[in-house]
Amino acid sequence: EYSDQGSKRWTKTRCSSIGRYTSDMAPSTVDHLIGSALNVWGSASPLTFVRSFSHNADIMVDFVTREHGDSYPFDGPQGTLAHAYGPGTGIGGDTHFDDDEVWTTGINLYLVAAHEFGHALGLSHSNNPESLMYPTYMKRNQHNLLSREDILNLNMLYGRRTKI
Ligand SMILES: CC(C)C[C@H](CC(=O)NO)C(=O)N[C@H]1Cc2cn(c3ccccc23)CCCCCCNC1=O
Ligand SMILES: [Zn+2]
Repeated sequence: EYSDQGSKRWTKTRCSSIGRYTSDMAPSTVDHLIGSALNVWGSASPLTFVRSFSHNADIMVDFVTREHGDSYPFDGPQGTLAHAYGPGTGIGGDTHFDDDEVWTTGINLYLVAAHEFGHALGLSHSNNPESLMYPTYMKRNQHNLLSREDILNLNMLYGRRTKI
């Protein structure tokens, strides 16, 4: 469930599930990259993510092309790479990757997924190119993806990570 206290946010552990995969890389690689991209946000918040295999997980991940059952069809190669829905029931949190992209070292799945999961957690775009939530794909330092702004915005929604 998620708290609907004003800003949309998740209240506790969220589970993610991958439905359709891309043929560009091994499913285990996709699993690893998706898990790592979720942990980018988990490491800076009290949120933890559990892999689920049910079709009603909070964050459903799918690789799809063109018209795929929501009101935002993809546009073929290049152009828009992916999109995600903010916290909520049903399609809330779901994340779609355009499988007309070549998901290997070309368009980096880890970088794009980290951006999309920012939306899935309730963050919107930033006009600061340093921010992971900048709306245009850029090569980034994978070891330090979150800008100060990203962490501040995340902490506004979920509080700080409590030291264990
Ligand atoms: C941030 C990213 C991971 C997710 C965003 C979408 C998004 O915000 N999802 O949450 C994205 O795909 N942005 C486009 C924006 C964009 C750039 N161009 C476009 C040409 C046509 C349509 C869109 C674009 C110019 C040509 C380059 C096309 C390839 C790269 N595409 C982009 O950077
Ligand atoms: Zn975006």
